Amino acid sequence: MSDRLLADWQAHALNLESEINKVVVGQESPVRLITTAIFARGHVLLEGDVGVGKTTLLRAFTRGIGGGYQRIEGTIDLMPNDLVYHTYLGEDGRPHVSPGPLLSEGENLAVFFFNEINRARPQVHSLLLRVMAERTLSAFNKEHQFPHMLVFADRNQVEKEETFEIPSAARDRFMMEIPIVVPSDADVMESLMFDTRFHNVDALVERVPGGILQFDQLNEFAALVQDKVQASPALRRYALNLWLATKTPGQYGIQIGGVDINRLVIAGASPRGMAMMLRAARVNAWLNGRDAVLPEDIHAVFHETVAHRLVFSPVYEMRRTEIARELLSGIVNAISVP
Ligand SMILES: Nc1ncnc2c1ncn2[C@@H]1O[C@H](COP(=O)(O)OP(=O)(O)OP(=O)(O)O)[C@@H](O)[C@H]1O
Repeated sequence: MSDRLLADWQAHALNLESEINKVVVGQESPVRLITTAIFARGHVLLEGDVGVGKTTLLRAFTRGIGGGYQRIEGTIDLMPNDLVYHTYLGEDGRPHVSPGPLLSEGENLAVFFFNEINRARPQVHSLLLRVMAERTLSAFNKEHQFPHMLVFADRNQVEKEETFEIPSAARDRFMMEIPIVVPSDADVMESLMFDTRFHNVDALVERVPGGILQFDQLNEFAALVQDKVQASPALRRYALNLWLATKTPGQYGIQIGGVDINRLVIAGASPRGMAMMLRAARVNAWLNGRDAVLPEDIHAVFHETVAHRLVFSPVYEMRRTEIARELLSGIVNAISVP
């Protein structure tokens, strides 16, 4: 019975991916990773340029899974309450209060997109992190629940002025950080420029058939995937070695040009991080029609689930993206595959 369910949902998930890939072009890898996060029930950091289709991508996913979508812009003067309610003067000349983006969809909130999260102040980050962890919020004398919400937060990495970087403890709560960059294929670039289909986000998103999946069944189904996809003892040892290597890469013979490897890492991946990596790897195995995790499932999500959790010595933080890439591929090459 559960095997049938796993196979049916795999077909739906692959159908969702292919419909999304029709409207957001040249982003197959982020689409696969977001699908993985949705089925692993993990929040996502997006690292991307401006105008690369992040909003389109998230709205298209929400249309495919159903449920509500909300977006908020991070600004320096955003206050935590701006996520919870708006006040305005009504036509009757009296003040009114209406629910803000976190509350307006009620329990149906499926995707909450926080654009440019690092422009918002730490008080706003801490409210969001609490909601992400607890999936509840007290407001208007009531406890509000968000059982189906996934948060997608974009960090603007282009401009650094007047930004508040989210601290490592906060980054650790996100399952993945997914880069979204301009597609490099010339044909895709040309169609993004000339094909008017891509110029109207509302019309584009409408092309995704609604309700391919049911957002309010995802938690239950995700638990089934985690339960059914197995990890062999050899795979477990392999994953453990990868984890140890993130803490002391020097002991595994990893070298990176211009970096004193023994001083690079202040903190390797956390237990929460490695648990999230395994959740994502299990989903990747299921998406590929398997009932056991292979090393290639770990490789498919290793960088995106681990890189944002590593804390480097301050001297190396400026080159963080490049060093993390080299370090993690060095680890994958150094640890022998079972
Ligand atoms: N890969 C893509 N496929 C389809 N449309 C795209 C793609 N990249 C950009 N676009 C189009 O570019 C426009 C901007 O996209 P969108 O608003 O989703 O970007 P964004 O990354 O959210 O931007 P911002 O960072 O400014 O919020 C839209 O009209 C969208 O359809």
